[in-house]
Amino acid sequence: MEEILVVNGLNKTFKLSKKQQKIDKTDNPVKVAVKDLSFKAYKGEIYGLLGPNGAGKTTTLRMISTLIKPDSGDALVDGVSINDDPDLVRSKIGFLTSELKLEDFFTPNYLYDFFSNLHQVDKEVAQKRKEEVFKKFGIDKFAEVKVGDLSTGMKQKISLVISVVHNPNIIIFDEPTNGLDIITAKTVTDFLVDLKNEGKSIILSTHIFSLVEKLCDRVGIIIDGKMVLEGNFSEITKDMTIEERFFELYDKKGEA
Ligand SMILES: Nc1ncnc2c1ncn2[C@@H]1O[C@H](COP(=O)(O)OP(=O)(O)OP(=O)(O)O)[C@@H](O)[C@H]1O
Repeated sequence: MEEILVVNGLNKTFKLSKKQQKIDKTDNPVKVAVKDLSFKAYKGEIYGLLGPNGAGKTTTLRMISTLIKPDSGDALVDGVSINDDPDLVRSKIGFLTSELKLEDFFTPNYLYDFFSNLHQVDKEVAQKRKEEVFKKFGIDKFAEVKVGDLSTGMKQKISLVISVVHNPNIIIFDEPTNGLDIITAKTVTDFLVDLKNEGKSIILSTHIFSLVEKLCDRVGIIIDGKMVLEGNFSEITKDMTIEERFFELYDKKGEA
């Protein structure tokens, strides 16, 4: 199996403002979000980063995507270090979160072209891809309608196709179905499976057990910024469900 992502001892601590300390009900001026985190994901697989709210999933994915810098540690994305060549890493990955907001004023057509341009995709290639994916997702009928006038489902479809305008080999999804209705959530999971079938590698963060069960080949369980268990889904769930395994680990943390 070929490694597509190798995460090696990532650390990230945030300084908390007085206001944040009050919200978090803590006197501690720093928050360790990710602690010495390592894992590997392989080509053509869906890797699930499973953990509760605040576990450090988003921080981890943002470091891998080069949106924020780690305090220490490194990750190799398709062999390229996030520290040494963040630009090249960015060209290799697509990033999608359910929080991605499209500007209401623009049309799908404009947005697709804008992001293709940003990623320096050849114009003819971009046009051909746009026609294909717009047709596939039924965006073609709304290509010239302002995003603000479209349904939530259609907006999500547009976000999905835009996240992969540059045809990346590795796609990172941060809680992709959070806050979505069941129909739109299915559009997202179908999209994930489609990408996998095309041979793409996917890293997915979630706190939803059924999503991991349905989609993931490998799983990393992350609690309080630390990787507490990692492996093939079938190995991890040999004698219990993923939910049972998670709570077994979570309850142990309480005893520690
Ligand atoms: N910019 C920041 N400044 C201060 N604290 C932060 C910042 N970003 C994240 N944190 C804190 O770091 C911890 C990990 O957050 P993170 O968003 O990575 O967790 P998560 O597993 O993605 O959870 P969620 O699903 O709630 O986003 C949390 O306690 C969070 O409050």
